[in-house]
Formats: sequence, structure tokens, C-alpha cells
Amino acid sequence: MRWGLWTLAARAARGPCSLCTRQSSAAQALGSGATIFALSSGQGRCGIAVIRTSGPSSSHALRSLTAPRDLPPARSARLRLLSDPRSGEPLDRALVLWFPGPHSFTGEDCVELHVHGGPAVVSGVLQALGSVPGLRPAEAGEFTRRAFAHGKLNLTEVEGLADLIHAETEAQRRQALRQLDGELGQLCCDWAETLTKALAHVEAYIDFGEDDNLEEGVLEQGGSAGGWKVQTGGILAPKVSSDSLPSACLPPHTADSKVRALEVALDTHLRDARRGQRLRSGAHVVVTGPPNAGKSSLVNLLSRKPVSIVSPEPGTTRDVLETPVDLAGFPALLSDTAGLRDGVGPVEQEGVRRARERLEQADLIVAVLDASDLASPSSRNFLDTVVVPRGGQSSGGSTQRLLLVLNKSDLLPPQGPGPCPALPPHLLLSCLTGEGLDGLLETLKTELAAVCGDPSTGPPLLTRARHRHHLQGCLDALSHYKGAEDLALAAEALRVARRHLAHLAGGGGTEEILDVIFRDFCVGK
Ligand SMILES: Nc1nc2c(ncn2[C@@H]2O[C@H](COP(=O)(O)OP(=O)(O)OP(=O)(O)O)[C@@H](O)[C@H]2O)c(=O)[nH]1
Ligand SMILES: [K+]
Ligand SMILES: [Mg+2]
Repeated sequence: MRWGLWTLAARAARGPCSLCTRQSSAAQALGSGATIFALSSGQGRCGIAVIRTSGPSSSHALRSLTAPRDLPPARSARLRLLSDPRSGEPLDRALVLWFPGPHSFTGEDCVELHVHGGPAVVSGVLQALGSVPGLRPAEAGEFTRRAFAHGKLNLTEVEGLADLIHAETEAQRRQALRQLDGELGQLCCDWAETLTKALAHVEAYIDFGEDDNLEEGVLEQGGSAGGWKVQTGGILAPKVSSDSLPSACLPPHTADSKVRALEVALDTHLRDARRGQRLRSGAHVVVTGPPNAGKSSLVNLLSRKPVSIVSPEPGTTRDVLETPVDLAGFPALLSDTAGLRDGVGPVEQEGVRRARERLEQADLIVAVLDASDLASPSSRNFLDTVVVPRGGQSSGGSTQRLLLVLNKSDLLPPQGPGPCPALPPHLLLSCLTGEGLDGLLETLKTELAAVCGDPSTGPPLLTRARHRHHLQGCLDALSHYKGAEDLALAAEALRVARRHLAHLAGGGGTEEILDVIFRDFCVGK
């Protein structure tokens, strides 16, 4: 059983934010007349399976299947005999829960049946529910869609829930849970609140003009239009005459501090270098090096399966081989690549071209050298052309990070690698004996935390392109606001900015976006 059912039911009492609440038109569009049912726990034989219903006939369905036929107290588990309402045949002895709306996950009347997880029990109970008038099987994501339509979850929380169900690594789980807890949505609400206040000030000015004794400084609170004074007819003229600045470049101190702070916050989030998206879909980690350095051996070691062929023959790997792995708790797409060398046949040359191409797309480069062969031309060439130009090791500013690994440490004499001038910072490893692997994983964890963001701390991450799109739209609108030539345009820019935030949390009203998001869910969720 997914623990999420319990937790989410408990969330039901929480009130939604006004920015994120979708009005009940959406709920009506869903045809809330129908009551849906589905198996909500995983498919297949298991100890306990959870079947649930949502909709107005939930209570009738529960009464039809149980004996005694009264409803249990709300949100309190009771043991009941379930039988088929058509034949009266007993189906199972089950725990049943009754969640009257609106205090339920979907906001509608809901029932949960915790039955024994055998396939015959589950199909018997599902068939029995299907025979109750007004009930039909749920479609994928339909429970969550109803919760969204009834304002129980905003769209970023829905996305967090989808991510939580699909989370495969610890870091993904932490991130998803934070988003499900509403941190990103709450941040949007706070930002939108700032814009609402700014808009109210600007609109007040439009409505009353300067002759109506508007409180001194009211426009400064509103936003950058604070650089203007209002002339008759709502036209703005620069307030600061001494510098006689052109309208397009207002002195920054005239912009309202809150709107400016909002711009800075949006910009910081956007410059987060897509860390949240990497955390959601996996960082690109590319293993590269000269032929025979042990790249494929390392990929197999990290992925704990024989992804790539390992052989003493240089030039074994030709194609780029990708495998998704959990690296020290972070999701990564690990690529094994051809050894970098020139002057070989056309097939290997194509492999080298692909390897170089993949290198450019890497978030994190794991550069592998044979520790016992550092003085060879291929090692020197690799150091000079790949490692050194990238600064030897990750620097804070660069978006692409690099980790240098000296493999085959088992072949080294006890005093370590021989004289090798200017070797950048590195880790020693032996894929053969496993020595140095713990240290490598520890360093990978630090590197990946830098690439993906640390989901345990800091502000909520932007995990989807959709989030970036709306924040960028909001930021663009704020720049129009700053450059606006009159109050009406300034107000409109604020409205556009605010709408982007509303769309981020509320989905922007287009059904296609909702379809894309809800498609991520399985039936029963
Ligand atoms: N002694 C020792 N040998 C290793 C180690 N790692 C890999 N090898 C050997 O080095 C040889 C090359 O290993 P691969 O993993 O195929 O190297 P590669 O870099 O993928 O080679 P190409 O794909 O041909 O570029 C194989 O014979 C491995 O068994 C190690 O840590 N110690
Ligand atoms: K090889
Ligand atoms: Mg290889």
C-alpha cells in the first residue's frame, strides 16, 4: 500500500490558497456526478490491496457491499465483511474507511477498502463495485484530477505527487515531498501577493489621480512607477527632474523595493542552472578518457551491472552507452563512451566523434586515466585537451563539472604514481579491487549535489520546463512594467506578471497542460 493515501487524506482539511484555487467550474466539467473506483495499490499478489471510490455514490457503494449496512464513523477504520451485492456471496473480510467530502483527498465522498491482496479478492471486489448503480472504473490520474478541480491540491503539488510516486532516488523523494508539501506553490502565492499589492496601488492612482489626496508615497509602495509623477489624464512624467533621466532608465532607487526584491528572487531561481530539472530527470554524467583507461569497468561498477563490454583491447567501446543509475542518492544518466584517440579506422573515429559530442552535453565529466600509464602520449594528450581546459576540477562558477579519476591504482608501486608534472586534483581508484570506490561515491555525492541542487536545503527547486517558462514570463512582464510609459501599461504588465504566477500554480486553464501532467499518473491515483 502506498503510505501516501493516509497522509494525503490527512491533508484534506487544509485550506487552499486563493491564487491556486481553481473554481468549481472545473469540478463540474469533470462530471462529478459519476462515482469512480479503482485499485489504488500496486498490481499483483500482495498482503493488502487498497481499493477506493470517489463521488456521490460512495456511501451507497459501501453500504451495498458491507454488513452491517451502516456507514462506519468518518475517517475511522472498521473491520467489515464484504459481499457481492448481487449474489450476497462473501468476498473478503476487510478494513473499510469512510471519508465524507469535502474532508477527503478528492474533496468528494470517498471510501477506502483495504482488502487481502489476492488477485481473485481484488477482481471480485472491483466487479462488485462495478455492479453498483452510478459507479464506473476510474481513468488514469482521475482521483488526483478531482482533488485538483476541488482545490485540494494546486498544480505544483499535483506535480510533486506525480514525482513522489515516480521517485527512484533519495534526493528525488526529498524534492518531490517538498513540492507536494506546497513549498513552490506557497512561494508563488507570496510573489503573487506582492504583485497584487503593487497592482492595487497603481490602479488606485489610475482611478484617483494626483489631485485626490492619495496618501504620500503610495506609488512608491506600488512599484517602479514610483519614478513617475502622475499628470492629468494618468500620464506619467519623471518625478526626479534633477538628473532628467530618459523614461526608459529610471534610477533604481525609485523602484519599489518589494517588486525589485521579487525580480531578484525570480532571477535567482531562473539562474539556478536547471538544477531542479536535473534532479527530476537525472544529471548527465559522462565517463571519458583515453582507450583502455577502464571507463567501461567504472561504468559497470557504478551501475552494478554489466552494461558495457570490458576487454584488454583498446577501442572496445564504440557507441555511447547510456544507463540510468542511482549515484550516491542522486539520479544520473551515466554514459560510457569510446576512448579518445586519433588516427584509427572510420568506425572507431565515429565513436570518438560521438564521445566528444556527448562530452559537451555533460553536467558532470568523470575523466578516467590509467594511473600506471600517465606518461603515455594518449594520457598526456587527454590531460592537455580535456582536463586542463576545464580547470582540472570543478570550479564553482562553471556549469560543467569535472572529476579526475586515476584508475588501476592496484598496478602502482606503493609510493603512488611516478613523477608526473602538474597533475590536477584527482582520486585514486581500482575498479579491479574496489579500493577507492567509497571515496569516489562520496565525491560524486558532493558533485551531484552541486549539479542537481540539494533537495534538503535552500529554496524550492524548479523541476519542470513549465516552471521556468512561467517565471521567465513573469520576469519579462516586470521588465515591461519598469519601462512602461504610462500607468495603464504599467498596470497591464503587473497583471501579466501575476497571471504567469497563477498559471504556474494553477495550470493556466489549458486542458492540454493538465492532460500532460495527469498522464504521469497511474489508474487509482
Ligand atoms: N589492473 C587493473 N585492470 C583494470 C582495472 N580496470 C580495468 N582494468 C582492465 O583494463 C582493461 C580495459 O578496461 P575497459 O574497462 O575495457 O577500458 P575502457 O576504457 O572502457 O576501454 P575502451 O572502451 O577500449 O576505450 C581491461 O582488461 C580491464 O580488465 C583496474 O582497476 N586494475
Ligand atoms: K578496452
Ligand atoms: Mg570501454
